[in-house]
Amino acid sequence: MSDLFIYLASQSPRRAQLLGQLGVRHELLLATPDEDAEALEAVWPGESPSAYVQRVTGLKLDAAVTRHRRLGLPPAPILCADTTVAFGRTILGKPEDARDAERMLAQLAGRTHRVLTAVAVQQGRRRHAALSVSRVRFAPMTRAQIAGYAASGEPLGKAGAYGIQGAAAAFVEHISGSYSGIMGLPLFETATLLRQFGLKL
Ligand SMILES: Cc1cn([C@H]2C[C@H](O)[C@@H](COP(=O)(O)OP(=O)(O)OP(=O)(O)O)O2)c(=O)[nH]c1=O
Repeated sequence: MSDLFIYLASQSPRRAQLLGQLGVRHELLLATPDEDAEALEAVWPGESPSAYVQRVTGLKLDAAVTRHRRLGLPPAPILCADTTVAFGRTILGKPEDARDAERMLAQLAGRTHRVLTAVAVQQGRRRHAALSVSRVRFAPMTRAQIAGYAASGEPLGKAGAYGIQGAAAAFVEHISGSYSGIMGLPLFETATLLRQFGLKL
């Protein structure tokens, strides 16, 4: 535990919860409505998932650093992250609706995919970043199971249309990598980065 606090520039409740697990005090530094999150998350043609997730995290952090400066807030490290689900070079983003979630879940069922989470921290001019890559194997799912989970609403707002921390856990046969990274904030990498900014963890 440290007396220092950080800014968490994320609207994801999972990230706030995971950061709390480390005992890190944080304040949210949220985007203003004029910041176009969808434009920020557009994939460039031919871009690999690892290049994509790191680039988007960097852009989120650029925006957060500008916001912090504009608001004249006290200095502290600012943390951003981004999570992407990938099959080879194909990126699965957040589903648009339940039908889109069914399409993604049908792709995941019975196969292994990767979950990439990039995390980056900046204070002043110093920036450090890390990438966590995990593998997740889904059990085969029946059409009824896919439709049922898609209709539950849980897939919305989540990369790859599932939350390992939720009911989808019933279909996760095997993981290798970082459970917290799959949820949205890899805690080992995050603690390592925060120590570089003087937090005693
Ligand atoms: C694969 C997977 C993703 N997710 C979530 C984590 C992220 O919140 C989300 C991916 O979206 P992100 O774009 O990474 O994050 P966000 O839009 O929720 O928040 P912000 O950009 O403000 O930081 O998917 C889970 O909660 N569980 C999972 O198992």
